[in-house]
Amino acid sequence: MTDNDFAVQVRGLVKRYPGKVAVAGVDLDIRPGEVFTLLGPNGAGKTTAVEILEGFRRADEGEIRVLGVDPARGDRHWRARLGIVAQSSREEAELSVAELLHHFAGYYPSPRDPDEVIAAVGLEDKRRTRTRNLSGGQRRRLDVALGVVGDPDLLFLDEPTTGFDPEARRQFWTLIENLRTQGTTIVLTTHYLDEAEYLADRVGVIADGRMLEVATPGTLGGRGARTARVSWLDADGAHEVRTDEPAAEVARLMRRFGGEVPELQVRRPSLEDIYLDLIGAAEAAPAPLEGAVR
Ligand SMILES: Nc1ncnc2c1ncn2[C@@H]1O[C@H](COP(=O)(O)OP(=O)(O)OP(=O)(O)O)[C@@H](O)[C@H]1O
Repeated sequence: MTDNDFAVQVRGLVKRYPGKVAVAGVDLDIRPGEVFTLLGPNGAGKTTAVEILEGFRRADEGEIRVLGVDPARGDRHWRARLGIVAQSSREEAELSVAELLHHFAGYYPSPRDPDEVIAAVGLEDKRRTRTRNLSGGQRRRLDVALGVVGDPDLLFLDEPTTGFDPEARRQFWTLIENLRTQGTTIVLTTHYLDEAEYLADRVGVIADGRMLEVATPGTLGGRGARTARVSWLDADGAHEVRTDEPAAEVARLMRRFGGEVPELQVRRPSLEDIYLDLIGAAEAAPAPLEGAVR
């Protein structure tokens, strides 16, 4: 495995908990400068996989390189190149937002300007607020600020926008775009498909510890997944057909109805539709044999 071509390289990652295989043999390559989004249902193994990459958990099997280093052996120089926004936020503190950011910036060899970071996450008017008095969404913004203040080469964000209002989410997206422009590699888990569609260069879909597919948001599920869906209503109820020729289908329906077609809709499947199809198909498939991963 070469170290230099990828920010993250994983082969055959397995993690078992008592009675549960949380990650069941995952391969993954993430290029420098890429925004890579991990998608998957609750319990799919995303956080476990990310925490192994961060060096917080040990893999049971597999070869892993993060910025060229095995996370199990990462030293503090390696750690200083990572930015981490974990799922659960840190303890409440008596410090103000500005004090905390300045304090954390001191841990890094070449931090960002803490005041610029506070502005970038939209917490300027909370600079002097003690962090324990922030709302949930404001606290999450602070978590993101703490994750980026060290000016990381590789930033891990585990469900960063949970609890954000729509404006805060947009602001966060702009922050991520700016980081990407500056060359930061970003690994993001999210349950928001619009977020993945907007931000990700590539998405990886994990279910039950397995990587079902890695693709760009525009090609996930293959060509067939993007087939148009034509739906309408008649006396028997709602109908939907999937077709590569939606105009011909609409013409056929118009002839049948002699004009207007009740509740006619033609739509392309969204990333969310395609994702749900992928997950649904994986759930319907027979489970791998017990003991296939040991
Ligand atoms: N410390 C642990 N001990 C035992 N089982 C665990 C532990 N941590 C996670 N698990 C189990 O491993 C599986 C994967 O959990 P993980 O947190 O990685 O999922 P996730 O994809 O991040 O889910 P979510 O979207 O809900 O955050 C789950 O079945 C979970 O219950």
